[in-house]
Amino acid sequence: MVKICCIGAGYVGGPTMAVIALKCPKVQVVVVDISTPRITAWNSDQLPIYEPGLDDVVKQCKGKNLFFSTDVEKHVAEADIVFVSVNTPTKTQGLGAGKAADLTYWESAARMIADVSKSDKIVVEKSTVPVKTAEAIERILTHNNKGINFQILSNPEFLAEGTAIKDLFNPDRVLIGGRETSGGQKAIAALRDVYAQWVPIDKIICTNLWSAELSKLAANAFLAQRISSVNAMSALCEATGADVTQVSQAIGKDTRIGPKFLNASVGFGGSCFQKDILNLVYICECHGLAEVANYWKQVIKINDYQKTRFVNRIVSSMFNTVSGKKVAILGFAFKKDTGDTRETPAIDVCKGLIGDKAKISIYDPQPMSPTSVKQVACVWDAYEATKGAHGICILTEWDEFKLLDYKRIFDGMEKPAFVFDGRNVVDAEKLRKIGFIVYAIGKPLDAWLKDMPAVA
Ligand SMILES: NC(=O)c1ccc[n+]([C@@H]2O[C@H](COP(=O)([O-])OP(=O)(O)OC[C@H]3O[C@@H](n4cnc5c(N)ncnc54)[C@H](O)[C@@H]3O)[C@@H](O)[C@H]2O)c1
Ligand SMILES: O=c1ccn([C@@H]2O[C@H](COP(=O)(O)OP(=O)(O)O[C@H]3O[C@H](CO)[C@@H](O)[C@H](O)[C@H]3O)[C@@H](O)[C@H]2O)c(=O)[nH]1
Repeated sequence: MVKICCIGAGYVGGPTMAVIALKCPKVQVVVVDISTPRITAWNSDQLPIYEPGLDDVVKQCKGKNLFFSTDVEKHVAEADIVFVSVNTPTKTQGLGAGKAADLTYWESAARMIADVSKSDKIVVEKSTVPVKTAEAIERILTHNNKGINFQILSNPEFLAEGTAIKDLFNPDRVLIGGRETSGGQKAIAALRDVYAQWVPIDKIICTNLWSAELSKLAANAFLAQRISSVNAMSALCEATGADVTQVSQAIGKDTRIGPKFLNASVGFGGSCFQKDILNLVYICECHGLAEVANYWKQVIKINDYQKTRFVNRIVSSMFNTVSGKKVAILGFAFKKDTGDTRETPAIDVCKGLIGDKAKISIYDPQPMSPTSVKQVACVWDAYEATKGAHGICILTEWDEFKLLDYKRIFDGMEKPAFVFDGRNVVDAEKLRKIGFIVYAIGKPLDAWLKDMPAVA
């Protein structure tokens, strides 16, 4: 029986391995992590991450051919294929701080693999890493040459949170990069056989290592660029009376542009886009490609501009101050159907409002950890969050926000009552009829907001 071990039981390692276990009953899959609470949670009925459909997949295979363990070394030593799916955050200190990927976790995993291995292994880069990382990993793996053959593959993950199971069941493509040697090609074939259990073969793309590594950064850069492009348009829409949803629809009908990923928003968030673009920028700079680096940097600048612009809209609409005013935040996760709040735009919006001395009351359908910030309260109900508030900010596009009783909410708020819709989820006209003053990203402006400063 082929044994797969995945180092890192996070948002990628957990769901990806659960799906491999489900689709490949003849493969034994063990997910290992240094975090005992994470592994304990995977082994309980309360999984450590919220992802639609995940519970069901895990239930079907846990204890059969899917296991979660903190015994990292044992399972790595026994595995034929080792996936490394550890976190690769942005470096916060030292060379490349604020841009380069921090490969500390990756390096320590690679050293451990080298130390405990007694048999040949395929080592798979699942984490998102800078292009050329495989070369460094190869050096680490072979530094204490014990005669073991390690083949490194790059197999970046393209799942999005909130739709991870759907994406894993039916991926647009699976990308496998390897060395162009016979050993490298054999390793590619072995991993292709795993995915081929459920992914049509024409969707499994095999490339060289560097193309696979770079394609992951490129894909995220292109996706984020679309959002910054439509968000840049949203500012112009507000200035001109155009409606960004109509503009998105109109341009998305062009098959060369396509309709997806054109939703204007308060800005993109999540653990990947900003980190991966910064990483790309750093790599470009290291190769002396300043113009290319600046081009991609602009995607992040527009994203920051969009968040600041949103906060400025709120403050300027509410008589240029939110000091002492209660502002309700509906949605804190970086997108719907996830409990993940990493790099969520809501953090920057809240910081901006707190900077102007607002009192914040947050409701998100997913449980939130309590906060120690004095001006911030996390509550369990949208009606509680909005009671006595001067304004409401909708920052995550949770479906339930469309169904709230806004008349009831309006009645419980201070007047004038404002709604700032950062996701275009509510029916602005309906809310205006109730009496709200509504600001919606990229939409024709309420009379109240006209002639007020719009820019960051
Ligand atoms: N989150 C996503 O949607 C997503 C999608 C595609 C790719 N990625 C990439 O995948 C990688 C993992 O992301 P994530 O969101 O799953 O991260 P995560 O933080 O949720 O999980 C990483 C896990 O690795 C563990 N870990 C770190 N060092 C370890 C070690 N030496 N031994 C054992 N365990 C160790 C951590 O304890 C943690 O549980 C990142 O490179 C990320 O960029 C993420
Ligand atoms: O039209 C859109 C689409 C998305 N977003 C925002 O963009 C962010 C990222 O969304 P999404 O890409 O759906 O979620 P992620 O889980 O961050 O997934 C991205 O990042 C992953 C990690 O690398 C990749 O694997 C995925 O392919 C890539 O979509 C979120 O804040 C969204 O609200 C918008 O504002 N407008």
